[in-house]
Amino acid sequence: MASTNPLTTYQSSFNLPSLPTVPETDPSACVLDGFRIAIAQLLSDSLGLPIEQAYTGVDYGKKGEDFTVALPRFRLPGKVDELAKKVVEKFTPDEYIEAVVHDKAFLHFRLNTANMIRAVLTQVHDLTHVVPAQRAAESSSTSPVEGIYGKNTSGAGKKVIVEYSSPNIAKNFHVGHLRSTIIGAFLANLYKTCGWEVINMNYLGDWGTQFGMIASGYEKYGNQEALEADAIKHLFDIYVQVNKDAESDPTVKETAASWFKRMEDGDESALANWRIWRELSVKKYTEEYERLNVAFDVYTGESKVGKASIDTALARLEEMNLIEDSNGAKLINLEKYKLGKAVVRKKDGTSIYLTRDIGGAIERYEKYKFDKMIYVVSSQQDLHLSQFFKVLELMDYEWAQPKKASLVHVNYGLVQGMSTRKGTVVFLNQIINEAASVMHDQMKTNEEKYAAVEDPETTAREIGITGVKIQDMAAKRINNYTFNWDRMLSFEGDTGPYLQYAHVRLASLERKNPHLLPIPSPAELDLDLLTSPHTPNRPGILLSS
Ligand SMILES: NC(=[NH2+])NCCC[C@H](N)C(=O)O
Repeated sequence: MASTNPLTTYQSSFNLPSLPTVPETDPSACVLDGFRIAIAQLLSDSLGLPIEQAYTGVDYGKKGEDFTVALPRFRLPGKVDELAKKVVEKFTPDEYIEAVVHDKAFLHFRLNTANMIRAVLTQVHDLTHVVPAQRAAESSSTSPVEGIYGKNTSGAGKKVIVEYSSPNIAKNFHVGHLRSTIIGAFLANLYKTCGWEVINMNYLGDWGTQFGMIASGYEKYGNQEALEADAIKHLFDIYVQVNKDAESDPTVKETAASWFKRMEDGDESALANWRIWRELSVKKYTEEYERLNVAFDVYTGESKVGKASIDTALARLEEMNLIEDSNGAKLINLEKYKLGKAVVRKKDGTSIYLTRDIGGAIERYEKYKFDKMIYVVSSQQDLHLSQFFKVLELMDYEWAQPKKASLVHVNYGLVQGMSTRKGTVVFLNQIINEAASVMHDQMKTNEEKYAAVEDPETTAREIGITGVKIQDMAAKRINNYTFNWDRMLSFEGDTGPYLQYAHVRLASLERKNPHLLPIPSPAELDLDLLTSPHTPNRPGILLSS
């Protein structure tokens, strides 16, 4: 596709007519960008729209349509039917678009499929083989140059922090944290592939009154051995136990509060145990994340937010007259912005979640000078995130102004119904183990195939985890969805096992057909075979599978 492109500076060897340039698009890295531009150009010519505006109106189509345009969104004068007529009359089939169909307020576009297939295959081939080979030849180093298909450099020189997962030590790891982990890791990968420098950050709930509770409970129920064996579980058990005690004994909460106060004041004797708990929990988490193929660059947490930056932030808010006193506690009034009033400091002087987030964001900016920071947190915390973004904005930080769009909350709906056969899910490893065992049972139902699997445990775990991830991603991010273990077992439709199955099949085709590899350039392939009806064992294709 002939168009100057800012990202890959690559010229496809399969040329389609040249197109106007549209900002933020790159046909040389994404073939469909080019087809969308071709549609936009038609709209622009027939309706007199600027090409950029026309482009934003070209959406992916549903139910067999390649692209769809909803005409009313352009807010043009005149009836929709007349507008549609203008477009249809101007249209002649070309190398990009084969047909346009008018249906009420919509125009549906069908692409020239043969050209689209050839353009995609050429791009895959060029960016995987040709371009890397050219680059290797140009460079003085002997190390191989990686393929660049599916990658781009739009984020070069930019830095993004993706904060995700962020469970609370000593409390349960709920499915919301799992969703954050899945979405966050996905985003981090995506940004990386687009050339951004990515910092994977886990902001642990490692501070707060619950640690006062555990500290007091630990004296009674703590056990070194159990702690070392599984810190996450042991601390959780203690937390549950002290909370029970607190129901009948009011002094428990008081003792806990004074413990936490000592921790906040930096009393080393109150902090010693907490340090060990945190370290052992992080170690355990790291292992579990590894099973999900997730790794964090930074384990920070609420405890790491400096007292000084919290104090400075509060002082600044006072100066700006945003703070109100309420029985000794400090409130920030955001009613003007329909965000209510929020406590920023408790009566006893201890900080809280919101204040730590405010201080934390300021520290992160100072340390990393990020271009973007994404918080992947459940929609249950929408208000919290809006409040703290608003406070940062009011504090006049350049980087926190909405027009900069550098602070982003990626929220998501609740997951319902994810329990294991033994009961409710409390820990991440329960989810992983359940996924593995559900899959393992399924695999065993076919004795012959099961016997052929080299390492059934690992295989079951890998497929099981993919099953969980894909089911999570199949649901619309913002909607609540009900998790269903059975759906995960299906090898049909958009499921994790299907994805793994497809990959295994392709890998096997590759393995068994070395004589066909590397696949020749698409110019040498008979691509008509892809659009003709399926004919099994068609002579001429020597594929063993
Ligand atoms: N910066 C943040 N507030 N991140 C989200 C933290 C989530 C929190 N630990 C929770 O489990 O609810």
